[in-house]
Amino acid sequence: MRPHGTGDDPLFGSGIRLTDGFAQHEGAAADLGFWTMLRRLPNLLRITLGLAWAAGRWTLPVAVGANLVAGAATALILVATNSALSVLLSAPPSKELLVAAVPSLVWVIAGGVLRSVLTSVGSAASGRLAPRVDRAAYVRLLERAVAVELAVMQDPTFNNDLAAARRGALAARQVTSNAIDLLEAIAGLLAAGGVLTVLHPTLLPMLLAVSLPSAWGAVRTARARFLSMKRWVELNRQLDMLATLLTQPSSAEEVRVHRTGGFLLANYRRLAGLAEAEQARLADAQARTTLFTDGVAGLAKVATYGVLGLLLVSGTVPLAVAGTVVLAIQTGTRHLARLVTSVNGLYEQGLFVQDWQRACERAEAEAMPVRRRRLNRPPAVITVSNLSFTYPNAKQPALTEVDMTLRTGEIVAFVGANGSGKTTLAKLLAGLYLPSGGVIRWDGMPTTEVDRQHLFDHVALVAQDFVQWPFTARVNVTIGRTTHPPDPTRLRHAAWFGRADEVVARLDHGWDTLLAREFWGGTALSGGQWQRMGLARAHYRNAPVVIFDEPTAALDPRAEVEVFDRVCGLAGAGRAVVLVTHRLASVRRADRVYVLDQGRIVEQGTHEQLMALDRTYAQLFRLQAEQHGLTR
Ligand SMILES: Nc1ncnc2c1ncn2[C@@H]1O[C@H](COP(=O)(O)OP(=O)(O)OP(=O)(O)O)[C@@H](O)[C@H]1O
Repeated sequence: MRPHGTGDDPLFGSGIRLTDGFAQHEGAAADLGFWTMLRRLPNLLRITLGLAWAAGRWTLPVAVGANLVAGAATALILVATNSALSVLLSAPPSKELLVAAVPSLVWVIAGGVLRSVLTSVGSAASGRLAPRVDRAAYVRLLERAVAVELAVMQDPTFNNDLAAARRGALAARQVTSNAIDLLEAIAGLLAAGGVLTVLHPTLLPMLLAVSLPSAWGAVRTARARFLSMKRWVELNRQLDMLATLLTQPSSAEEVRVHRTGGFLLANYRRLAGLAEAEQARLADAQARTTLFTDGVAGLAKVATYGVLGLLLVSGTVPLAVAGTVVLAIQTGTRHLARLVTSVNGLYEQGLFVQDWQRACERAEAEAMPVRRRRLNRPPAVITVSNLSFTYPNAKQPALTEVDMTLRTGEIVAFVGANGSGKTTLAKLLAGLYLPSGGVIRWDGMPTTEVDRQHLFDHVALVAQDFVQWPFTARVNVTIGRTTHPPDPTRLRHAAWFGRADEVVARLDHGWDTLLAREFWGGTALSGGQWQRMGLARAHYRNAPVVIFDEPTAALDPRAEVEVFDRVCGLAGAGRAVVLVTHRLASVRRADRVYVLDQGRIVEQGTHEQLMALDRTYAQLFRLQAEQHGLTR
């Protein structure tokens, strides 16, 4: 991404960034050229027709075949028309003349019927194919996106790429139908051009002269539109985000009570104004191009009919032939216009499909690598040695020289000020990020060498911002382990663990209640109720390493005490438990407490050892104890 900040934006800080997707790729400028695109056309067609074949099998050959034969029917109509006109204009009108022309007229009608039927078959097949290609392209993108490294998912350039690729996935269907249209246009054009060449070759270049200016204009406009869309992709994402914030239920309360709506709307209008100015600029440019190309095409048309008139007057071309020539020129220009539109569509939509392809390729390149090494049993010990980690694009490391150990049957707690690195360390333990320096070993095996999917299989995580899935209560818990069919016994235990059973008992439809207020029949849960569902989900996952990041922040005191008891019970049941929390009262039972400060471990030991040390932990503990009226 190349920022061309248009100055600091009052809402988005560093300014509305115009992005230039091409700057990331080699041969950036050349990518946009029409001829470059034309050269790439075979590859592009291979990709999209490959998608179409995979998505629709026989639908594609049917669509292509129908259009090709329709082209042949056009030639038949022209030849038969010429033959009918030759008969009809060979002498003064008479009944005999009409009878003599009947066979040719029958061919004209038969050709017309054939063409109509085939065109309908072709368009039905294309109509069927389009949504399948859509799905195939979109699913391919999503498949790759879910496997991408978490760090890359948070990269703004990748997010821009994904936004462009979603547009590109939709363009794949256009490319497919443009390709089929192109075939039909070529077939029709060959028919008209062939007939015209046979009748009078001078008229063939004229046919091209009438259509080429609009071809040039269409390509020019498409290119400008595409460039603009690419450069303003981030602005469009920001506009979408503002619209979502204004309309989604989760921000509706603050939007009202803080009267944020007006503020957001004003900013939406301001940013939409920028987008509109860009649209107006594009529309003006397009109008100028169209005016110019229409003028040139008009002159070419005048010249064409002028030449035809001269040929007619000079007797070079008989009247019957002139009639067919007019028909052939009309058919030819219609097909040429269609050819131009489809090539232009292929060019414009092809640029978007390239985005889709590039994003798929980038997602594939940035995917979590598949490793051979697997964990054949739950880890007995996880060791972290000299670990450092810096988030992509961050200047300061989030973790520096961290050493720690986690064993099965142990509870390890991370405490420390906001931003000290607790969550980051927990995520590295879970394998969500890989170390920038140092190593994390599971039973001696570095996490960088273990297959990540396999590693995730051994981890359950209750993140601070765990997902509130807009699905039923049952799915919200069983989604913790989707590789097996839902297990009612396990669900019951999990609900007990997180005290979600009490929540579900009060729902209208029990486990089948939809937990999304914005859908019909859906209901809303309180923050604490959601937290219970999240805890139940982690328990349902039944993993040997369980990470709780602020698991009880929203729970009432009684639920909090009970849940902590159950969390401690997990360690007793042979699991390794990581607890990230600010509730120091609840870490007293931890086997080891690690105190973090600015990404470093500054103290470690049991509660008693740290109290005896009388440093940060002891001070924080006493502070909280005073607050809560605890004495020890
Ligand atoms: N996705 C991210 N990208 C860039 N920086 C991040 C990201 N997540 C966290 N950070 C930064 O890393 C540092 C450590 O954050 P972390 O979330 O680990 O702190 P924490 O100790 O868990 O804080 P809290 O108690 O507030 O939850 C902070 O400076 C934070 O700004």
